Amino acid sequence: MDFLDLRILDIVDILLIAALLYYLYKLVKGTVAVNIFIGITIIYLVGKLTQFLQMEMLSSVLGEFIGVGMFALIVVFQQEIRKFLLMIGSTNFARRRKFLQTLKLIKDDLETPNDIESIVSACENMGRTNTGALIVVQRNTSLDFVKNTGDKMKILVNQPILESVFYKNSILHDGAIIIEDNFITATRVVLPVSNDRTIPLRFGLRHRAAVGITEKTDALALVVSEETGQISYIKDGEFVMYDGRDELINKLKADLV
Ligand SMILES: Nc1ncnc2c1ncn2[C@@H]1O[C@H](COP(=O)(O)OP(=O)(O)OP(=O)(O)O)[C@@H](O)[C@H]1O
Repeated sequence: MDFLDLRILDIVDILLIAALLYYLYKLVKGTVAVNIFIGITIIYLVGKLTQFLQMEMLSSVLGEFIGVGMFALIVVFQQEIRKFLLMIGSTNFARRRKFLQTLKLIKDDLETPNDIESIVSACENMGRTNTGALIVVQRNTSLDFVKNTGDKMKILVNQPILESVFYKNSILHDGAIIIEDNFITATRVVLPVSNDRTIPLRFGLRHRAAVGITEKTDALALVVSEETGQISYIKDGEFVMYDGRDELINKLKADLV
C-alpha cells in the first residue's frame, strides 16, 4: 500500500505547507486580497476546463493570461508579499535565545518578565479617566519595523510611567507604545491599520491599529478606549474576551510564557 508509505519528511512537508497557508491566510484575512485570490483561482480553473473541452480560442486567451499571471500576482500582492517576507525575516533573535535558554543550552538570566499587574492597573486607571492608550507587547516577532516610526527609548515599565506617557497633555501620548521584556522601547509608534471589514464600526483607528499589528505579528495589544474607558485585549487580530481583571491578567500571563 503505497499511500501508507509516509516518511517523516512527508509529515514535515505537510506541516510546512499548513504553516505557509496559515500565514498567507493571516495576511489576506479580511482584505480585498481574498477576493482577488478567488478571482485568480476561478480564471485558472476555467482555463483548465477550456483546455479539457478543447475550446481552442478561449483556452489560448486564458492561457496567455495565466502565462503572465505570475507577474500579475507579484504586482497585485506586492503589499502582502512584503509583509510576509517581513514576518519571516523579523523573528527576534532575543527570543531564539530564550528558546535555547529553556532548553538549557545557554545560561542567561538577563531577561525580565513583563510586569503584567502594573500594565493592567495602569490600563484600569486610564479607563477610569477616559484616557486613550495603545500598548503593544512584543513576543517572538521583532517589532523593529514599526519602532522606527516612533521614538526609541528604554524605560522600565511601571504603572505611573505608563499613565504619564498616555496622559492627554503629554507629548508622548499619541500613537502606540512598544513593550519588550518589561521595558518601554518605543513611544508614538504608528502601527499598520487593519483592513478587516468585520471590525464593528464603533471601533476607530486605535482599535484597528491594534488589530493590524496583531494580524501581522504575534504581538499582543491592549487598548484603552478614550470614549468608553473600556480595555480591549487583542491577539492574532481578534478581540479576546475576558471577565474581570484577574482573568485578563491570567490570559496575558499565559500568552507571555
Ligand atoms: N495607525 C496608528 N498607530 C498607532 N496609533 C494610532 C493609529 N491610528 C490612530 N492611532 C491613535 O488613536 C487615536 C485616535 O483614535 P480613534 O478615536 O480613531 O480610535 P478609537 O478606536 O475610536 O479609540 P477611542 O475609543 O479611544 O476613541 C489617535 O489619536 C492615535 O493616538
